[in-house]
Amino acid sequence: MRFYSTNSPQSTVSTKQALFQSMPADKGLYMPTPLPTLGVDFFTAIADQSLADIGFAISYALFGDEINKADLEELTHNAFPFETPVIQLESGKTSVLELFHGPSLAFKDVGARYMAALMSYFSKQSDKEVNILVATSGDTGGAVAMGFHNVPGVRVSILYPSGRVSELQEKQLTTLGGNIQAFEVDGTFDDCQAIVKQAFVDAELNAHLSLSSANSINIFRLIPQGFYYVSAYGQVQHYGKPVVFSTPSGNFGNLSAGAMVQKMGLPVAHFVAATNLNHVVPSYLKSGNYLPQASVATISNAMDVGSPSNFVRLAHLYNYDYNQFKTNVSGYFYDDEETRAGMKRIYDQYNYVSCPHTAIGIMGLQDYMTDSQQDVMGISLATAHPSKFKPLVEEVLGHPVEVPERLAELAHRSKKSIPIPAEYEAFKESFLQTV
Ligand SMILES: N[C@@H](CCOP(=O)(O)O)C(=O)O
Repeated sequence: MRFYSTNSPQSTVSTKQALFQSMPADKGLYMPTPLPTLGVDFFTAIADQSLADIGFAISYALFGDEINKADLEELTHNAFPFETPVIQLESGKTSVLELFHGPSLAFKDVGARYMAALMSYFSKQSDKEVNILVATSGDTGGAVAMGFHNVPGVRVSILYPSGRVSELQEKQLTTLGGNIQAFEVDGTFDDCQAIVKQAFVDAELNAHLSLSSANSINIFRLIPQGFYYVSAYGQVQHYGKPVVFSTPSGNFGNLSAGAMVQKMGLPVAHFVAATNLNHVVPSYLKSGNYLPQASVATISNAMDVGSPSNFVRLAHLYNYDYNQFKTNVSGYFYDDEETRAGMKRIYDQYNYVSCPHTAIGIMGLQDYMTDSQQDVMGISLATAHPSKFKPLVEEVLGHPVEVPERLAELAHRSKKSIPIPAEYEAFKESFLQTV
């Protein structure tokens, strides 16, 4: 398997280079080549296996010639000691794919843990420390902190927008210590992401440091996210209906992961891109004009992204063809008032407690079903455990939300962060003092 940059498809790099370099110097994003067509039969045969077995089968098809089979099997199983169950809200019609059963209680655990396992595998062949830089609007930071905590030879720096992540999300990324440090940026997620991207093309930094990303700009964060679409398909294939996924979207990595497995042969009938007031992709789907904006703060903060990194990957997968994009993806977005009303309605209708992002996914799915009038099996991705947004969920539903022990114990820990303005040079100076 080789990887090309979306900005220069003619030159390619190896798996190891794409994993560690994360972002090409030409500021494009890596894509696999050739993206194998594994076919419907391959996916239907593996889809009812465990997440780890699905992950191994796909990984082996992609990298079987580069990583020893037993090592690949071991690292995949170590990465996924949990499952991603589909829960039926309305049998055979509307369901949720719960992606929050990993350590940080968010879907990002899947990508972060697989990446950590792969990096540990390849790092054994080198003695240079890897510096991982991550920008987060809420969930990536916690998952990466937990996935890479105490991984030898790896140091993680997380940049997050001050005051724009939930209290428990902030605790997840600021309290572990050891090889994990947090930069609290006086700005938005887009500022954090821009700083990280600038660091990857800063010749001075890259001359003596080995920098990597654990954001979805790194293709190895996305490849494993495809595994749970396959698992979800396996859990509903007995209904014999076309499958539609609704994906709550911020940086659009999750949707790109789904589109990649669809292209490899997973029979997905359609995707719904569901988001909040940061609606640049739903607006593109309506008008054909892609116009990134400054991000707006909302109660579904993990989706507060005004310039989604992965739009270019989606455009690439759909051959830069607006009609192809629209045939495969419908967009819906909701403001905070609609999101609160949706969380309450979903609870009243299905007795299901959802975080604001998950509620937006379910609302997008319901609206798509009403608009399209198709008889499909709808699966909405439940991206985070509702207790990560405890005060909001309790206020909306009017009753207490139970917090899993592994999250509750974080509440007593003290936050440790390095405050910085939203300027690249300020970050660079501070960061260099820590390496
Ligand atoms: N929604 C994300 C923002 C970063 O997205 P990523 O998929 O590129 O890591 C978050 O929760 O941090």
